[in-house]
Amino acid sequence: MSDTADSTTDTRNVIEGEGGPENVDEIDPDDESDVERAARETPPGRPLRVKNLRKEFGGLTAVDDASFDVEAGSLTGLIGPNGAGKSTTFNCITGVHQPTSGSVHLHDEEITGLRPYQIADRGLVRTFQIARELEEMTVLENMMLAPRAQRGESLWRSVLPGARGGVRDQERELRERAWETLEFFEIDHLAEEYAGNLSGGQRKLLEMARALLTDPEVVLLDEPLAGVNPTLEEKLLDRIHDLREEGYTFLLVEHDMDVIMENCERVIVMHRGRVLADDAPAAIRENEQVIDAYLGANV
Ligand SMILES: Nc1ncnc2c1ncn2[C@@H]1O[C@H](COP(=O)(O)OP(=O)(O)OP(=O)(O)O)[C@@H](O)[C@H]1O
Repeated sequence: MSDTADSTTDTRNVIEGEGGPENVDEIDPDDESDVERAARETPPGRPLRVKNLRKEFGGLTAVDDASFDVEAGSLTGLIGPNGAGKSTTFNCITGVHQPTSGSVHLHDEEITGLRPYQIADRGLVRTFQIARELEEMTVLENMMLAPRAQRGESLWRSVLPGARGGVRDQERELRERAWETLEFFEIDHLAEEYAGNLSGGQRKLLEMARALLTDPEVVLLDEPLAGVNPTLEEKLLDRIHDLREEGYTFLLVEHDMDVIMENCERVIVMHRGRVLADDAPAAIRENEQVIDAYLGANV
């Protein structure tokens, strides 16, 4: 987990008085500067905020004034019929597309218009399908390629005199973390296997392991369960819940409605580029506009 998320919990405990006596004692109520400082450092609890997002492709408006936010440590679903604008929204959030207008914030920082690697450096990533070129590399090699910022740094360091040891250390650390992450997703036994030989479900696990290797705070999952058999599906969902309990935040696009309704505490529904509803699963199930949107669409 990132340092940010760790400090999130600590600071929130201080503010709400839920932390240990040590934390509470740290604030002197008569000392306004202490209280103010704690309040300023307290994240709003919603690390990702999308505001009035719009994306046009020529004459087509794929995302139309969409606004929503995602709560820290949550698993939030983003659903909608085919062509509703979910993937385009993901692409705008992660810097793959430049939005036509609107903004995306990660905590207090506006990340609209940044490149995907810059956004990943700040702690927000999405899963990417394993590209064809990467299929000819082993699972472990795929993992070693994942954290771009660290690799860039190690390349830079390698040109500095006397820095060779540092590079080796960094590479060893990266390799260890790669192994740990593969173990966490229970695909470490496939480390030397070519990615192209993995089953659909194993690929999904690798995609997620790659994303997690960058130590993100917010993870966008685009149909992580597509083509995954029920056993692996359960494993993947368990892993997501484990990570969530550690404070990771997930936004999930998934076509399987049962998965969304059973696993997400909140569901955002898009239709024709707009946010049609944003509510708890039970309320979404009953929402007539949502029912109409799905009935009238080829889901
Ligand atoms: N690069 C692009 N160029 C032109 N039109 C695009 C592009 N990407 C998406 N679109 C269009 O934008 C609209 C929204 O597409 P998007 O892929 O975001 O929907 P989606 O909700 O993810 O759909 P699905 O569930 O089918 O994946 C669609 O009409 C689609 O054809």
